[in-house]
Amino acid sequence: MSGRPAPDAELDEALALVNDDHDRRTGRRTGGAPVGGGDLRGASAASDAPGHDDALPQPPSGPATPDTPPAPAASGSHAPASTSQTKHRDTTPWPAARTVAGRAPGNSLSGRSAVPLGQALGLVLAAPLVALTDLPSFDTSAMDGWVVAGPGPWDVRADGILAGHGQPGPLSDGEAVRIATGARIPQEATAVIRSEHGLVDDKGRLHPRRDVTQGQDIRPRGQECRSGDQLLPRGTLVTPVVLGLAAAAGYDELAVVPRPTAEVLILGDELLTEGLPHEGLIRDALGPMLPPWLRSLGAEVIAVRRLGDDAEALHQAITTSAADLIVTTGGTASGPVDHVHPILRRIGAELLVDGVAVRPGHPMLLARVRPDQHLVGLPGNPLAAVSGLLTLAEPLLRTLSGRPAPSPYAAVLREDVHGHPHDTRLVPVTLRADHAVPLHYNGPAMLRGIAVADGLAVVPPGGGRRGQELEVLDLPWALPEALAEAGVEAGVEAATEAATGAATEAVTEAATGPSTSTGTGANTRAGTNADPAGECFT
Ligand SMILES: Nc1nc2c(c(=O)[nH]1)N[C@H]1C(S)=C(S)[C@@H](COP(=O)(O)OP(=O)(O)OC[C@H]3O[C@@H](n4cnc5c(N)ncnc54)[C@H](O)[C@@H]3O)O[C@H]1N2
Ligand code: MOO
Repeated sequence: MSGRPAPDAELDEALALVNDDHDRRTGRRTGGAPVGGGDLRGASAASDAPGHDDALPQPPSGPATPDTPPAPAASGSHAPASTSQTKHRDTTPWPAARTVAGRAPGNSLSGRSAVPLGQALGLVLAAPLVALTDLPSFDTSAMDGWVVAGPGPWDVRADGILAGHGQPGPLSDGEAVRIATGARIPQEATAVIRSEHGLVDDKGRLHPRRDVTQGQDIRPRGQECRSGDQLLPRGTLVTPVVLGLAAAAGYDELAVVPRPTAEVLILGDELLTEGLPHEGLIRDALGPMLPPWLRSLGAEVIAVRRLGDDAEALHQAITTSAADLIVTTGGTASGPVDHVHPILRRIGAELLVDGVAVRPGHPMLLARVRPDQHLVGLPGNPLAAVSGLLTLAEPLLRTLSGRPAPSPYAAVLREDVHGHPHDTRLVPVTLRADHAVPLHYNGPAMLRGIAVADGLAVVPPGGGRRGQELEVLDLPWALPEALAEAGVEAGVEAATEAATGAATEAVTEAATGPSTSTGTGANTRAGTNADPAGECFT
């Protein structure tokens, strides 16, 4: 696991760059006083000393790539401690960022709209589901056979009773009549004899083949519920089963929390929507990825706009948007055409989260544009954007759509995973027999690892050890209906099938490498990345 000098110097250098930018943006400088308070801050001050985290798992050796922090020019070239400390004061710890995002919209269960059953799938009940009828709504036969009155043998009547008909005439003691499952039970009936448990003799008399008990195979009216009983509480996710239950209980429409609306603003002059990258232009990876992902998080995507690096267009788009959530991509840092912060300042938006202590994706932000409108600024690097989506957009949309928080789940690491000294890392993992196997190609600009991942492991500052349990964030398509709900087209479904079937092993193998203990062989041979494990964070 070791083999490379402690990366503190490199990280400090990278963090110093971040701090300089952040300070310019916010106009803030602390002048070098240690920043006390939270755990991370305390830890970061201590961990800035070179060599402090010798005990941490280290990235494997390998030449730096654009995704690795730059090597320092000399050991004395560290940024002053003050800037490093400022950085840790300004960013929000990852768990806190999720909490802030989840609380930002307030209580959304108060909003409701009535939608036809067919449109309610995936939404959340805004009111309890109360039975509008008894279930069953009449005494009904549970089996095909005969319905009888009194003790046998019985005289079998010539007629029969089918499901879907009105109340049949009453039976007299000693009478039997053929009955179908779901048909109404006549008055005075005492039991149903299943076809296979009765024998009709040549005189037309029915004899039971086994003991008959009073009321057998009759479902009494109200057995499941009485009209007015609460079947499901407010806040229940409408699954296909809930649709079935609601229909059975008499509903044509359901009161649901309306789907929050989202608008996606793709920033960047360098982005192409088709063809091969050329002359410094690259394909937009987020335009195709975000809308279905947002849908699977419960949003209705009302627009996707490509704005280039045009500040005025961004201003116009934000100030005229009717969406509950605006999602921007790129432009969160402080480059010459990174317009998100300046525009938010200009319109007086309230920055709720301005940078998160998470890798990748630390420049992500959350702003309140209006009391009922929020903006999530996703960094442009694609995996960093995923990190922002799961850290900020997911909890916000969960609250807006009234969905319950998923129960957190943990998996045991099958091998060590590198950590950042101060920040949480989100690392794509695949799950193998309840073990989380970290995937390679997890650099901030890479989607190759997460494309075959089952989830993102939440790696605490300092890293994770083999055998350690880590929280794993689910990817929404772990649930097939979430994909359907997201309006996935046939081609994508086919691709998903391919990735979940036998082919997955091969694909996943390509991302984990043949030997996950060292993980260097496959990638190096493939010549795809100078940093063999893609284990990099900037
Ligand atoms: N001086 C600093 N520079 C950077 C910092 C920093 O803290 N200080 N942070 C780096 C990190 S980390 C990230 S992440 C990015 C965030 O930058 P932006 O949000 O401003 O994003 P851009 O600069 O617009 O793009 C970054 C990168 O991603 C590519 N990109 C953008 N949009 C897309 C898209 N839709 N599909 C595919 N790729 C996209 C873009 O071409 C850039 O290569 O900033 C670092 N810099
Ligand atoms: O968000 Mo950046 O490294 O954190 O890609």
